[in-house]
Amino acid sequence: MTAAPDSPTPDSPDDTTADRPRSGSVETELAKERTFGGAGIDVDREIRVIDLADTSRTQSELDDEIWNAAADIGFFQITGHGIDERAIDAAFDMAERFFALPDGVKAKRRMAPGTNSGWEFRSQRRPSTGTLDQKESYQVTVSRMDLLDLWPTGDELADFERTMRSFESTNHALAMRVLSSFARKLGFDDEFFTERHDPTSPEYQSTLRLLHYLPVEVDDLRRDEWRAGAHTDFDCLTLLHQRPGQRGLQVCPGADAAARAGDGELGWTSIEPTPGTITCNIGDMLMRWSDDKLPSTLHRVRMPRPDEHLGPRYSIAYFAQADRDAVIEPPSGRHAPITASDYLQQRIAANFAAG
Ligand SMILES: O=C(O)CCC(=O)C(=O)O
Ligand SMILES: [Fe+2]
Repeated sequence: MTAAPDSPTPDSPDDTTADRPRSGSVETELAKERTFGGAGIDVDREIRVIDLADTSRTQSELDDEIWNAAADIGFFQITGHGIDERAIDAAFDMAERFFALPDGVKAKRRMAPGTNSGWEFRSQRRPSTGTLDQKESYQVTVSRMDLLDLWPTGDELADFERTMRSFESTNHALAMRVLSSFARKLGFDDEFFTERHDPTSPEYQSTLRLLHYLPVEVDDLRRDEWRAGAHTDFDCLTLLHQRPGQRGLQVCPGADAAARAGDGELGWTSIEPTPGTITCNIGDMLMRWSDDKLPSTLHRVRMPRPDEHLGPRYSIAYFAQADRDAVIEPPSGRHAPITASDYLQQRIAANFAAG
């Protein structure tokens, strides 16, 4: 496995400190992630669907409903979210057109190490599996796009920048609405997370990620490859847009407890792409910030089975990642304080090959 120059060294068998968190480090999350690479078994579980537009509840009832769904499984789905289906379709249409550009054009917007912005092709190696994700992706981090010259020109792809800026901003607004719900339940001000995810700040590092999982041939399907290997997200909250018919997302709630119990394989539950629905999940930053009350749940994208759609799979994720200068400091002191910048750098270093 190729490691980025500043990534933590892999554990050696006699490394007895591997499970102990170092102060201000992400070792707890990494130690967990390295143990979850196996295929596992399929398990049915309810993934709750919450209608944000249902006015029969008070705000505080809605906050409870969101909190309970998140605290149980770490994943839930929302409808009535206010994002126009046409805007979602337009973003997917643009994403497909971006990935169809010649490699030479995409390579001009290549993701530089540690920036989490721009284009990458089969470069993400998950600590859980040690294999490369069978995908390419392009990340829009609005604070860095001009600085790093990452937008395709209008000649290369007309209207791309405008469409993506608008979609990023729509997703940011929705993510802040959901995070405000969590803020109230955690006893923070309504605006606590909104102030720490400020798109006008140079420290903003939330990102919109366009994903293209590569088409496959039946003969190429190998049991030990993944479209996206098992992982937890680094952020506070992820909003995930999927396309009907393009399956593969699976989640494994309570994976660490199941692995500790050591009684057999982990159980994975499929999340079906449903029109009008956005899938939400808690990431590691919010797990820390909530004193581990909200779980950041392990998930992955499996390869299609031989009788399924073998063509490409597209998805779009918005990762609400606290601004670089925000300090993640849970009320109980259970985890040492760490800036969101240090936090993210350590996770990125462990996930991307150097270069
Ligand atoms: O494409 C998907 O359905 C999930 C993507 C994902 O988990 C990620 O990019 O972190
Ligand atoms: Fe993810």
